[in-house]
Amino acid sequence: MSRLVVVSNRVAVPGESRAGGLAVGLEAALRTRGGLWFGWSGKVRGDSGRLHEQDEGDVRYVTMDLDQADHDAYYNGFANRTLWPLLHSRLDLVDYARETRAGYRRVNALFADKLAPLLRDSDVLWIHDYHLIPLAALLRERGVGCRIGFFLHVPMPSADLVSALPEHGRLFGTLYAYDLVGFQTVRDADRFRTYARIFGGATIESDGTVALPGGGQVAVGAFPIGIDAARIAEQSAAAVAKPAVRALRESLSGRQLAIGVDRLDYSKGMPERFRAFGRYLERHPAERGRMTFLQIAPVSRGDVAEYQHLRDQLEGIAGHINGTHAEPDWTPLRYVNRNFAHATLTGFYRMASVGLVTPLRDGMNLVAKEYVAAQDPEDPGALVLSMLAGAAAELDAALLVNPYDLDGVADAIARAASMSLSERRERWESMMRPIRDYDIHVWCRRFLERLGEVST
Ligand SMILES: O=P(O)(O)OC[C@H]1O[C@H](O[C@H]2O[C@H](CO)[C@@H](O)[C@H](O)[C@H]2O)[C@H](O)[C@@H](O)[C@@H]1O
Ligand SMILES: O=c1ccn([C@@H]2O[C@H](COP(=O)(O)OP(=O)(O)O)[C@@H](O)[C@H]2O)c(=O)[nH]1
Repeated sequence: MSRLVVVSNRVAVPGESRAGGLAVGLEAALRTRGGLWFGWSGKVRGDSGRLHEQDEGDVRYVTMDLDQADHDAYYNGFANRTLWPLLHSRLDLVDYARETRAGYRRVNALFADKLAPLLRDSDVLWIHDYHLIPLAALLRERGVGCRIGFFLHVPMPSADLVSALPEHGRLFGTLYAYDLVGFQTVRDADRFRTYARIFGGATIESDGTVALPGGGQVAVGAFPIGIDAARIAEQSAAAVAKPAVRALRESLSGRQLAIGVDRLDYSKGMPERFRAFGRYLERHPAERGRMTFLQIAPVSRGDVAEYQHLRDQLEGIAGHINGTHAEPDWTPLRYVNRNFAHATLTGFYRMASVGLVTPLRDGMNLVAKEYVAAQDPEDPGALVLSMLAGAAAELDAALLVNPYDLDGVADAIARAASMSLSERRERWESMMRPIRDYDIHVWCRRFLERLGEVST
């Protein structure tokens, strides 16, 4: 079997447990298959390009430091202030500067310079996400000849939206350097084909391959990322004994728990969710005092202005909801800006009779799948899920909501809280089918099999 080389900005180096679905997913995939994982060290220090190596089991981690200027331009700048809002359909938040774009290109070139000498022609190279779109083209320029696949973890928006990015073709056109480009959903893959047709002059073959006017071709497919469902079920059953999980249960004094778990990111729709919870308390006064909503929201991309603004905003809304609705012995909304270990989270999920996953736009959203997989099969909770999350394509047995419709979300919370056991079981079984059948290992295998099949 060829060696697998995975490249992503975020690397889950042993001992690091920062929130984020990409790292959680790739960690599970690499643990099984082994290989090399290359990416940013997570450290901003010294000169860019200093490498660190570490082995754990069959995985070799090679990570690279970035200096402050590169980190600001590449990660805080073009990746997270230009591409992230663009790809999440937030044109109002896109901040475009030629300088950060040049920094993004410079860091991608540095990734290519450092990675190319580590590669063999027999390797299979799998590059991840919007931070590294031009990397294959840059590696090809450096003579790398192995198969290269790309997976976009975030949504692929419409061609019209992408075209708002100045010189979008110079960036998105580098996707044609890959042998296979994968997306979270069929609709994302279709939007990429449409983009390639309109702006790349491509034709689309019957199997969905993008055929370029110059004769090249790119295989395109939907590969919805999954979770390690079996492990999460095991962890959640065992987690009841964890002190943090027991403490949470005791603190509820018999009340129902609703849970939200999200990086502190505007794509996750937390202001709307908090307001919808407030609306639930207003529209369903008989329910007051019966449910506590716990929102876990570890700080993410904290150097970026829009994220700082969101934090201020959420503190205001949370204070308002509690100020309006709390009783001396009941705080309706608990808002916690801490990162929790994955295993502890599974215990929290299992305790919650309602899971609230209401992003305004999300590539997949692994929390939705984790919440379902962590439930007690005999007495599962109910999931309220945004129809604008990639996960909704598979989890259509959740209570699907439009996150902008606050009354709709409020009523869905009430419905989830009082759902009969038989309906909860039925919905849970339906949601577990794709979660079990397309788990993280299947995701990895399907992508790599397809990459192995494409003619290069
Ligand atoms: O690395 P960070 O800047 O701390 O951000 C964390 C990750 O956020 C995004 O995750 C996406 O990937 C998930 C798994 O496929 C998916 O479920 C979710 O919908 C996406 O938002 C980002 O795309 C990753 O690159 C980040 O590492
Ligand atoms: O305190 C936390 C909060 C979140 N997560 C994990 O971070 C991931 C978030 O992935 P998701 O796809 O939902 O969204 P992303 O953050 O990647 O946009 C999930 O595996 C969560 O279990 C975690 O380990 N600790």
